[in-house]
Amino acid sequence: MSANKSLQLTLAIIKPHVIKNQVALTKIRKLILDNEFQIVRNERISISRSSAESFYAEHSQRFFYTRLITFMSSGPSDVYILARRDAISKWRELLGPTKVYKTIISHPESIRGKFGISDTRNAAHGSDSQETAEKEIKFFFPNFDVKIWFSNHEPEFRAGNTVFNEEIFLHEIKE
Ligand SMILES: Nc1ncnc2c1ncn2[C@@H]1O[C@H](COP(=O)(O)OP(=O)(O)OP(=O)(O)O)[C@@H](O)[C@H]1O
Repeated sequence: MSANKSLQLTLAIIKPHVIKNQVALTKIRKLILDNEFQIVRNERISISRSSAESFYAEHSQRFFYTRLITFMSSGPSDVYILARRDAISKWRELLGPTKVYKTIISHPESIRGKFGISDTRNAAHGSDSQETAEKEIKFFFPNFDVKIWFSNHEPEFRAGNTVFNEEIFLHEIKE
């Protein structure tokens, strides 16, 4: 793989049941770092019912919709913008398949395999395409400009000219 290949951004959500479990959250954060993701933005937010409804609007006719909205607005979530080469597919690979009851058997080492507790409470979210990632980043970080990040900051992140701030779980460009 070319060292010059551009990084990609993805939007990750660590869902409410994980935030209530410090041990699980710490292990997931370690997996993020061990898999060479850099954390570009990091916010802990309580997603409102109406935000959850619009974020998951495409599922509004599905049988699990009400339970999904109730869960996603049940407490704080961590929302991260992650950078890496092939961030979207790598993060989804690390997550494992959506449905936890099967994933526990088929992908026991994945995040959902290890930390999911039901098909709804499946531990974490990841954008499924570049277009979705941009929309989702805008949804949670309206002041973050993807174009500006790519022109001004991506080269620094790609070159590893960043320092990891453990206290706030964030990579920052070296002064
Ligand atoms: N069959 C199901 N039963 C219960 N909840 C489900 C089911 N399918 C999906 N969900 C919930 O809805 C969310 C969105 O489902 P989607 O099909 O978009 O999966 P995904 O893209 O893997 O998940 P996410 O969007 O959270 O990354 C899932 O993450 C899960 O919380």
